Amino acid sequence: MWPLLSPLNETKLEGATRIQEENIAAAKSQEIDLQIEKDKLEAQKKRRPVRILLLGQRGSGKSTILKSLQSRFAPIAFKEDSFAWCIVIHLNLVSTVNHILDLLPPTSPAQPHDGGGRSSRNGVDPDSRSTDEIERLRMQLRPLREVEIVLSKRPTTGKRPSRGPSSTTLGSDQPSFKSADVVIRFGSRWKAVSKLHGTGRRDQMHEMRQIIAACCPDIVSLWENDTVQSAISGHEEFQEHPTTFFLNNALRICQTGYEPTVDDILRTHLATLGVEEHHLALEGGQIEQQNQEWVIYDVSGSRTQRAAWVPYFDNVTIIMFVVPLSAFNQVLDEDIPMNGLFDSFQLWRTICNSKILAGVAFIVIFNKQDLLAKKIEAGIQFKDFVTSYKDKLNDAQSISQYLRRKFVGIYKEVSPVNRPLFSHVMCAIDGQAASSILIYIHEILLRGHLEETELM
Ligand SMILES: Nc1nc2c(ncn2[C@@H]2O[C@H](COP(=O)(O)OP(=O)(O)OP(=O)(O)O)[C@@H](O)[C@H]2O)c(=O)[nH]1
Ligand SMILES: [Mg+2]
Repeated sequence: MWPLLSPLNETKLEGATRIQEENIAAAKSQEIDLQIEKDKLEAQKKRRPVRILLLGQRGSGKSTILKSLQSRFAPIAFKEDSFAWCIVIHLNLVSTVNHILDLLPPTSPAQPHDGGGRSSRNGVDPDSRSTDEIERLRMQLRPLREVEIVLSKRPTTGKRPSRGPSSTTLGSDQPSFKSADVVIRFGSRWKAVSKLHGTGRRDQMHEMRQIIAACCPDIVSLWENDTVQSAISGHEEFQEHPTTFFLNNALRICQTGYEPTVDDILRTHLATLGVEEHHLALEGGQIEQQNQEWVIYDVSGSRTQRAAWVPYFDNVTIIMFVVPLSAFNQVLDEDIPMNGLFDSFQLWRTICNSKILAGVAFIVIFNKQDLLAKKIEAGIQFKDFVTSYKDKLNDAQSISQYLRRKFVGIYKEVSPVNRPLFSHVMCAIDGQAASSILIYIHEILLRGHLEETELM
């Protein structure tokens, strides 16, 4: 019985002491009850991690968004993968250099100068001087062929990935630039494996770093060479290809003691194969982040691999659907001659239509905002590729708004049930981008799937 009855013959002092002890006991008991309740809630949270499925076409930025979330909300675990990312960054750099060399027309052996024709005042033909320089760079950079082979050996198979097919830009008959795609195997846990390979692999990587460092001045010379720049200037895709970032930063990246920054890691290009499961234990100090675990499924966006997504539709809480805003004037980076934006429309329609996904919430991420802005600034007309845009303003903001409306329109047209729907325009390589996504995730979890469609 609580509170206890007071003994009949207790003194005043005894009574006061007893009451004080009872109060302490009651407070203690309350504290224990609260702790039990808190533990229960935490255990519940732990039992039910938030399951997020990242969907979207190839190259839309799914893995980049995943990396951004990892770096923002699990920075300690993310840092532990630095070594593995460093290999990918060097591979991206080296394969781009090798690809540039492949793009350059073959040079014939230098001819003796006869002093006539197109020679300059000092008797040296400028064309032949630049040919000699290209030939010199080709020779000096030859070790990078081997480096590419060694770095691209997959930890699980030891096979070397082949270069992907070229993509083309609509309205241009130029084949666009495409460097080697580094493909990781389904469930390979390649980052962990690359660490486990031990000292042998590390020594080999150290040796590769030495070669890259030795080649650094020539990598820079190649990238700054006028002949090279004019040879690739017709390749529009080359201008926006993320690995050019590594060339622009070659001096820093080629140093033997180089440590990748978050910014560098977000620029890596590593095509996903199959479906990868990532567990993200939130490290943040905020109360809503404590003890929370997210399970994020990152998929390959390639058309041939989309059937592999279906088994993951069961049991997911949130689908993040990624639309690359810059894809409006591109065809898919695959064999199918399809406009990138129209592929996203089609894919979104199928997902919204799916009855298996009746219980999920959607976050539509309109990504690559920076590249859309760049294209518009360069004078490309959106309406030339999306005729329904007609005579609306040709600026990045109006186009993004238009596309948001389009995607919500498709959802409303085909969705069999109402589900929470949020949309967000962003640039995944911006390190802060992940913070805004967290707001939507919390909103969805708080609402517990309200039966109302909303557009934020
Ligand atoms: N400029 C720019 N580049 C981006 C952006 N988002 C992603 N990228 C780059 O685009 C490339 C492809 O991004 P990924 O995240 O690998 O694409 P993905 O959707 O995972 O592609 P798959 O795994 O092949 O399906 C990477 O090199 C990224 O750095 C962005 O907002 N702006
Ligand atoms: Mg990916």
